[in-house]
Amino acid sequence: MSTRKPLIAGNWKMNLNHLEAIALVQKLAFALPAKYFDKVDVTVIPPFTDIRSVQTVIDGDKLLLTYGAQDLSEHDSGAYTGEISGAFLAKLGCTYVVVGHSERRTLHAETDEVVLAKTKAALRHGLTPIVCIGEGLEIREAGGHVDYNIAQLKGSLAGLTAEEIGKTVIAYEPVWAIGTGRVASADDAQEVCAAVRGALAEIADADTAASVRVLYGGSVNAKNVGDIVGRTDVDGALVGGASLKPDEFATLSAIAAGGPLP
Ligand SMILES: O=C[C@H](O)COP(=O)(O)O
Repeated sequence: MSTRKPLIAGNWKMNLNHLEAIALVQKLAFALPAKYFDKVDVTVIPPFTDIRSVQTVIDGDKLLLTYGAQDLSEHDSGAYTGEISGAFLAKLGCTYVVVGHSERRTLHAETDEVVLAKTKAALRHGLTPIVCIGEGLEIREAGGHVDYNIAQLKGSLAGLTAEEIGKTVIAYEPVWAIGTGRVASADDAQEVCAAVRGALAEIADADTAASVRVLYGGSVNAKNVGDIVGRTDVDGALVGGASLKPDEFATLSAIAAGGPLP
């Protein structure tokens, strides 16, 4: 376990309407009492249309959960039909915003340049970008995964100051482990997360590298999270499928907090 406070982020992807979102947050709050939040930060990342409802429950019940968004526009306002500004997300009280998720890189052709522009937009509005990187199976099998991830990291943070990099979270999500049930081993996660930290020291500085949280994502569940977040350079998890099950998400958050089970 690292000295950085772990972060468990539940990316709901395109699941749950706003009524289902309210129910999930209420169940999660019941399953994960306040005492855990000293040792772990837990955030939910719903679809845009759920955020106001999630905010209402969290604020109304004074929950310690935070929430965020799955994407944002690189622009602040204007003629960008269908896009969502970071200013709007900040106004809604979002803490985090995911940028460069592999599903956006693949399905929406987001390049490192786009991811960088979105990271800058998040920072402009006081949001914490969760910057995602990750290799596909062919790259992993060819042994090029570390170089690939570091190139993606450097491209996605190019030109940012050390102070700006210090305000990010990095998520390593091997594409072959996302939604497949094929989780990377704790060694695999540690190898890339450690390399990410080394690269952060190079492009920012040692103090920044030591403070930035580097998450693992890809088929994380209550059974495997302990091993993964127990590694030195893995500071939490970006969780997809298991974040839709409030009891399991509460359990894995409690495990990341160091226990006991709720
Ligand atoms: O953002 C979350 C990741 O894509 C992981 O999804 P998963 O836990 O369903 O594999």
